[in-house]
Amino acid sequence: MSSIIEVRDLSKTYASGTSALKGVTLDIREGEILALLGPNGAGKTTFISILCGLVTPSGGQARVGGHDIQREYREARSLIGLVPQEIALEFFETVMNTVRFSRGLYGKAPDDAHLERVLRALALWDKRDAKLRELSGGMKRRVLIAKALSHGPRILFLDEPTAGVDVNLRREMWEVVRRLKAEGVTIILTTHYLEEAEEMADRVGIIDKGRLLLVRDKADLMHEFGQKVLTVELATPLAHLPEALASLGLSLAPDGLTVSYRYDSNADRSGIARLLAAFAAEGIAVRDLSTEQSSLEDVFLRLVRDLA
Ligand SMILES: Nc1ncnc2c1ncn2[C@@H]1O[C@H](COP(=O)(O)OP(=O)(O)OP(=O)(O)O)[C@@H](O)[C@H]1O
Repeated sequence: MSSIIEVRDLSKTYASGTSALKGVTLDIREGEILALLGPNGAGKTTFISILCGLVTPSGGQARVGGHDIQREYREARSLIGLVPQEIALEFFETVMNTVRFSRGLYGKAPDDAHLERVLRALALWDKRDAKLRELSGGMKRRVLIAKALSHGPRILFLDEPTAGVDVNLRREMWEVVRRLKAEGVTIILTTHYLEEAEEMADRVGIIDKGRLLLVRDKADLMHEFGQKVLTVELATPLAHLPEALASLGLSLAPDGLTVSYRYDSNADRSGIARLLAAFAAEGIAVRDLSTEQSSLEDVFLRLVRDLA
């Protein structure tokens, strides 16, 4: 897959002296969904804002569709749609006029056929003549996306698209984003919700304190850093773990009935056979077994701890 965005050693120090971005290098592939994860103040919005031409970088280069974001600002910007964090809309305007106006801001000729396609894709066509103040929160968020798509960009940035929204609305947004990807739009989203990255992303980038700690295919990340937990449910409670079991790295829950064992899901030998043999040797009856793969959240917490 070719790169639609190439970022080299990008940095930003604000006038206040805050060093928000410290030499980020990254290639974003055409057609992918890249999720940028990171704690508050990590530099995610700064990164997006530079690529969208809203913040001037202090150092480094970035190209969007082959266009330098500073020297060829217009060409680069015309390929990008940005959905900002905050909902800032003209509440007395209609949906259709709002997206027409956005398209005009990009200096694009009117094209109501394109806007109709966008509004239909976002399930807003029926609401085209409604005033924005009459719309639900979810519809207003979709209007923000429609505005960002009004000029037909190939890349869409979504800054915290589901911050503070309820579960249903979050799922609705995910569906919208998936549909856009199916149409070939490259999507870069920032999020605090690991579940969101786990659900949506092809690749995950982790930013912390202005540095890109890693970028990896989500599946590889889960595979490489993921751990599994085996939970053994006992037939009768134990007051304490026999030494032979404790020395295998097991832990007993306070209820005395569940024992858990954490293991590397990629290791050649999981150690489970040895473990079960040890239970049998101690005469402990096992009632049930279950395993659980660690979530992206577990992986993220481990990485930020280990790499930071
Ligand atoms: N305009 C600005 N002037 C000075 N400092 C800024 C400015 N914008 C952001 N910063 C600082 O730069 C750092 C990175 O902020 P940024 O908003 O990029 O992080 P973020 O990862 O998007 O955080 P959040 O998840 O809270 O949105 C923070 O320390 C922030 O206070």
